[in-house]
Amino acid sequence: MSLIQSSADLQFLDFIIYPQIQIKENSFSFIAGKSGCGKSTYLKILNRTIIPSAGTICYQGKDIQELPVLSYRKSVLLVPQEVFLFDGTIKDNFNNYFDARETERLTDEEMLKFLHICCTNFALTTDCKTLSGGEKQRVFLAIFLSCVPQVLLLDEPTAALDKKTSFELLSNIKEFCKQENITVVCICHNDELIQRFSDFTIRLGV
Ligand SMILES: Nc1ncnc2c1ncn2[C@@H]1O[C@H](COP(=O)(O)OP(=O)(O)OP(=O)(O)O)[C@@H](O)[C@H]1O
Repeated sequence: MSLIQSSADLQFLDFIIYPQIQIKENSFSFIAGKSGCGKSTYLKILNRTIIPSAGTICYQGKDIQELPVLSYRKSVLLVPQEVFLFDGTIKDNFNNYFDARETERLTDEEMLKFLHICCTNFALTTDCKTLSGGEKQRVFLAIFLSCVPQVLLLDEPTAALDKKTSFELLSNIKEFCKQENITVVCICHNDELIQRFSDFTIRLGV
């Protein structure tokens, strides 16, 4: 069954015209295409950060413009390439995000489980300022995954990773998301990873 159906054009970005796209519920879909073709922009459209100049995005059969924006954004989470972490430790960040969502904080053990799924085995007391860009993205991913959204939009989560860690990360995320019925849409430039993990592949700009 289709969870998301989209048709979108973007006039203000050199008129990007996206094809009609359907995202199946509980699937792990990849978005591929050459640099600059509009992949990140498409995830921002799905997350309602950008409103298309024409077309509609339907989520569970309803136009997303008509859904309450805050609850929609709680269900459809975007992990961008440039993530935001608060000043403080990894644990502070889990707590801050859970407080912002007004949900009960996780135990230390639960936080460590999600860090492990995301191939970041740092202590919870690690100061986020000391993390590299790729490490910050995986900590952010661990926090967002731990929110157990309905849809997780991932913008190049493996960009900063070596081959072995990329496979491990996508394998762990796919296993967890299948268990929890989370639909994933992931941007990736690596065909080997796409072949290994994709249920569906959407190629933009071809
Ligand atoms: N806020 C903006 N204002 C103007 N142009 C933008 C803006 N955001 C993106 N663009 C342009 O829109 C096009 C699509 O950008 P987007 O980031 O979606 O591409 P991408 O396919 O994700 O690229 P990459 O693979 O390099 O990350 C690019 O030409 C980019 O320069």
